[in-house]
Amino acid sequence: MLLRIPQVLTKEQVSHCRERLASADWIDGRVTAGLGSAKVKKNTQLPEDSAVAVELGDLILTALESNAIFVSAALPSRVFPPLFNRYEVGDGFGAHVDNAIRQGLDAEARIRTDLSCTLFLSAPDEYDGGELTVDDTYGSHSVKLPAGDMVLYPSTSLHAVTPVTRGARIASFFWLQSMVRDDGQRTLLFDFDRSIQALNADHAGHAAIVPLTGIYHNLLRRWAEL
Ligand SMILES: O=C(O)CCC(=O)C(=O)O
Ligand SMILES: [Fe+2]
Repeated sequence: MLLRIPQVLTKEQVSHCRERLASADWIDGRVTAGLGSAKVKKNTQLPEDSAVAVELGDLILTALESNAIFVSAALPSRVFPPLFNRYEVGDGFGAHVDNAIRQGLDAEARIRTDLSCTLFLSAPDEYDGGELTVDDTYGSHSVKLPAGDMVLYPSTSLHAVTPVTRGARIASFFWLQSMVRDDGQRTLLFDFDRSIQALNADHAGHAAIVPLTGIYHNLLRRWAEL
């Protein structure tokens, strides 16, 4: 499932991130690329251990912890510390699939990448190009979102960032291991949860809500790995 999550960060939080990122030290983005994707990657990133990346990464993770759509869709088990990238004119990232396993700086911080996330920190009118394209069985989807919005897509997907032709595209990107590794099962649980929420909003106290919630949890119990 490819999911857009609006307003993960407020306008004020986006401005704060942009200010902190403007004075940070950026390095060649190939540091986090696998051998194959390094050949098609051209951008800059903050080093993983940069104080600014750690501070802003915490801000993003805190916002996500209380984001009901994110929690329901991702069912996060372990989240890789958010990274930050910048694509200037001529930069882009050709088609690739993300590495299956990500090793963080901490020896124990190793995750299986089930979901990939991009949180846009530049507004769409600040740059041309720079679309994130994600392929699935229904074709190729082009994603360019308002600053503060995030897209979530299965890490199994072939994806790319088209070359930037004007301005600069700044984003945070990261991966997570989900309690439910299978995208089909996770998508069913998300649709189920959203439907129960919608029923509850329109018909609070409806007799079907308790059994439906029970079925949701019993499916989660079947499929979750902690
Ligand atoms: O910048 C993006 O939106 C995606 C970055 C990406 O695909 C990666 O770093 O693997
Ligand atoms: Fe990627």
